[in-house]
Amino acid sequence: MCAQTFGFIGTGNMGGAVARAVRKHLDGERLLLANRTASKAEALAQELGCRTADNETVAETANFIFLGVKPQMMAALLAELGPVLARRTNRFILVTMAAGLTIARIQELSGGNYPVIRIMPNTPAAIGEGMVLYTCSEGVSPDEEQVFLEAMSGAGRLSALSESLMDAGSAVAGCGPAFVDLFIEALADGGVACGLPRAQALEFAAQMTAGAAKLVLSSGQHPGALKDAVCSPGGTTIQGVRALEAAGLRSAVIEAVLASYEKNFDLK
Ligand SMILES: NC(=O)C1=CN([C@@H]2O[C@H](COP(=O)(O)OP(=O)(O)OC[C@H]3O[C@@H](n4cnc5c(N)ncnc54)[C@H](O)[C@@H]3O)[C@@H](O)[C@H]2O)C=CC1
Ligand SMILES: O=C(O)[C@@H]1CCC=N1
Repeated sequence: MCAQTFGFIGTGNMGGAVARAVRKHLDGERLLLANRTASKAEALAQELGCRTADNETVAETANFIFLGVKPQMMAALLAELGPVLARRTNRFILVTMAAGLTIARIQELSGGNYPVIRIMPNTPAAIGEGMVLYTCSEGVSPDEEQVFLEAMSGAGRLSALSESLMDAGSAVAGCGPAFVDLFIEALADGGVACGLPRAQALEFAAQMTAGAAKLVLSSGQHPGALKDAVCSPGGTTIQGVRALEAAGLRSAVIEAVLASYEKNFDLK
C-alpha cells in the first residue's frame, strides 16, 4: 500500500469515480474526500471506508491533490486554495482532470509553479475499465509518476499523452462513454421494436458492446476486418450496415468527436 496521502476536492461523477479507483491500492486512512455539498463526500467516504475533510485540510495535507470540480469552477477553487498551498513546506502535486484547462493555466490560477499532473479519465474508471490519459508537468519526478501510476492502476488503462493532444484524447476517451451509451440505448430500442423485453434488450446490447470492444483490443485486428467477419455474404448484418451507412453513422460520430474537441477551447 502507498504511503502517500491522496485528497479529492470535488467528488462528483468523475472525482468520485477516480476516488473509487484509487481506493483499491490505498489504505482508507490515506484517502481524504472534500465536496462543496458535504453530504456527497460523506456518502462516498462511507462507501469507501475513508475520511472526509474540508478543502483547506485537503490542500494542507494531501501529497496528491485531485481537483474534481468543473472547469468553470476552477478559478474560484484555486483562488481559495492558493494561500494554503503557498504555506506548505512539504511536497505535493496538483492533479487536474478538468477538460480544456492546461497545466500552465492551473499553475497560473494556483499562484505557484507547482508540479501538476493533468489527467483525462472517464467514468468506467469507477469499475477498473477506464481509459486514463495523463501528462506530467516539469518538476514531477519519475518516482512521483510511478507512485501516481500505481495508485491509479485500479482505474484501468493508463496512457501518457503529450499535453498538445489532451483535448483530442478527451473528445474520444473522456466523452466517448456518453456516445457509446447513446448507441447502446438505441440498440436496445431496436431490440424492443423487434419484440425483445427491455431488460434483455439492454443486457444483450451492453454485453455485445463490451465484447466487441474487447475483441478489437485483444485481437489487434482492424475494426473493419472484424466487421467483415460478422457480415455473412447475402446475410442479415450487411443489411443493417447498409442502413447505418445510409443514415450517416460514421459522419455523425466524427462530427460528435469534433464538436466535443472544439468545446475545449471555450473552457481554457
Ligand atoms: N464526467 C466525466 O465523465 C468527466 C469529467 N471530467 C472532468 O471532471 C471534472 C468534474 O466533472 P463532473 O464530475 O462531471 O462534475 P460534477 O458536477 O459531477 O462534480 C463536480 C463536483 O465538484 C463539487 N464542487 C464544486 N465546487 C467545489 C468547491 N469549490 N469545493 C469543493 N467541491 C466543489 C460539486 O459539488 C460536485 O460534486 C470536470 O472538470 C470535468 O471536465 C473529466 C473526464 C470525464
Ligand atoms: O463533458 C465534459 O466536459 C467532461 C469532460 C470529458 C467528459 N466529460
